[in-house]
Amino acid sequence: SRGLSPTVIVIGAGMSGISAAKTLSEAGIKDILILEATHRIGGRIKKTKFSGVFVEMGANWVEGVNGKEVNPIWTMANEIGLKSYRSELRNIASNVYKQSGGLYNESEAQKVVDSAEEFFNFSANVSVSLLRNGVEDISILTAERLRHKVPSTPIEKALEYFRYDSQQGEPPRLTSLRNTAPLPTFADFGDDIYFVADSRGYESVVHYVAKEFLTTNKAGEIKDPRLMLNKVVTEIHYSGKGIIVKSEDGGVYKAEYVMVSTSIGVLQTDLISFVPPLPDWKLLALDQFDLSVYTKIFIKFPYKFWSTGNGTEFFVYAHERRGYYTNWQQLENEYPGANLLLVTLTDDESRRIEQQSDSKTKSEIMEVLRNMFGDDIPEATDILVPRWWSDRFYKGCFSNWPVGLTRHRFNQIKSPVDRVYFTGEHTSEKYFGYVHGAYLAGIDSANSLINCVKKKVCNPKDDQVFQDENVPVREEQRMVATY
Ligand SMILES: Cc1cc2nc3c(=O)[nH]c(=O)nc-3n(C[C@H](O)[C@H](O)[C@H](O)COP(=O)(O)OP(=O)(O)OC[C@H]3O[C@@H](n4cnc5c(N)ncnc54)[C@H](O)[C@@H]3O)c2cc1C
Repeated sequence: SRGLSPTVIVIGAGMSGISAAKTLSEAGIKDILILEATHRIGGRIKKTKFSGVFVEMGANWVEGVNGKEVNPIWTMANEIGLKSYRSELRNIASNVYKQSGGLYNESEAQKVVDSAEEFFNFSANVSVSLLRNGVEDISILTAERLRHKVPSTPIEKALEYFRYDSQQGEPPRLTSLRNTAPLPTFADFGDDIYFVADSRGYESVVHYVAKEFLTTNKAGEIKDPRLMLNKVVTEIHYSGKGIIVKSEDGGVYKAEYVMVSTSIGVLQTDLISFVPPLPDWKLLALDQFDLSVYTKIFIKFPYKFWSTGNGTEFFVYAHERRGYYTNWQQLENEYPGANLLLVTLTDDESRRIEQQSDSKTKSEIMEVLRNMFGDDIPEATDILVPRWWSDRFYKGCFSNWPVGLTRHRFNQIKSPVDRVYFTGEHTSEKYFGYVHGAYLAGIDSANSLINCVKKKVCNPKDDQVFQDENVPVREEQRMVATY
């Protein structure tokens, strides 16, 4: 019966899984079953109600707008009429706070910004020439050393953090220069970024794609037997003959193929057992990519004590401890009268605060704000701390290309293994880490599967060439970071 023995099971209903399923469906492979662990579609694009308004816990910006090509997510956002606001990052020199309070002199801060900009252009040239000359990859930090521009003062560190960690979620010493400078997202789609603030949520772009192939009820909600929510996949059995997928609640589903769209963080854990285990080359590739952690903390106040208006959206706190509540945004434009601030943490700071109480985090934030604005400011009345890293269905936020990971390894991350196909933002070579990366990856992975189903071109040569490499077996006992 339909739904029980589909051609393809898609695991996960985030942007990439939905996009893959839609592509399969449009190619005539309509016998699909989507199994999603949570009670909703959208994955890492997720709105929530906070103090009377809807805010985004996950993806917030459409990144790469107003360039030579049109970002497909921007097209959807416009069709839906999603409310979004262009973010202006260029005035940051007027908004850098000292550790013990007060602003840095603007011309002093501007010198640091200009020097960082000069370094950025230098590093993009180095990156291109590395590629052209077939030289090995280097980190952003190595490029800083080459230029004698390793940040050392609090303001240099803060502005470096604002540029790199706020984009990649990881510090420059970990990030591949070759694969991030220049970033194809901005080179192809334009330098502008638009902050989505709409009560329907950024996730409505995922609904938009889903409604193009799944059936809806009279209220416009998706009601289709091909989408099953609250189905946590725990086992995937695969062989040349087909696929059996098992879920935590005892469900057993058979198919000819499976498309796995969970985050690479999930694939680095043992939530899903593959039977037989994935080959060593695949595990090694999956384990080498990074999933960054990026925490957007929303805080509500009884009234505003910060500046608003042109050029004030972003501000930076330059603490000696790098990444300590560095990146701030005031949301008066997006949420007028709501008195909201957004502060972003990443990496180790994110993991640290995921493991402490929200009231502890709130008191750290109040101390930082008193340093910046003085002792007279009011106490925050509400705080929202998302926990993507601790969540077994995500284990982080967006992928980052670590220094040294070769293109060859990258291809292995997305390569199918027998009848098991892979998609997700981490499989997009150009746009990994972004919503548009997830969307375009879904189309790509579906097209390889379509070639297999329809043209019997399965496991193309590209995917096979590296499979006989001798690589170490994955440690079963994983090292878990403790703080
Ligand atoms: C805090 C944060 C901020 C971000 N900011 C931006 C931004 O501003 N702009 C931007 O472009 N991108 C941003 N991103 C990245 C963007 O959200 C992702 O790249 C994209 O949404 C990933 O889509 P995906 O389909 O690859 O993965 P996911 O959205 O993770 O979808 C995978 C789905 O699989 C499900 N799943 C997991 N395990 C199982 C299982 N065992 N069984 C069944 N289902 C399972 C999950 O619940 C999920 O729904 C951000 C992400 C985060 C978290």
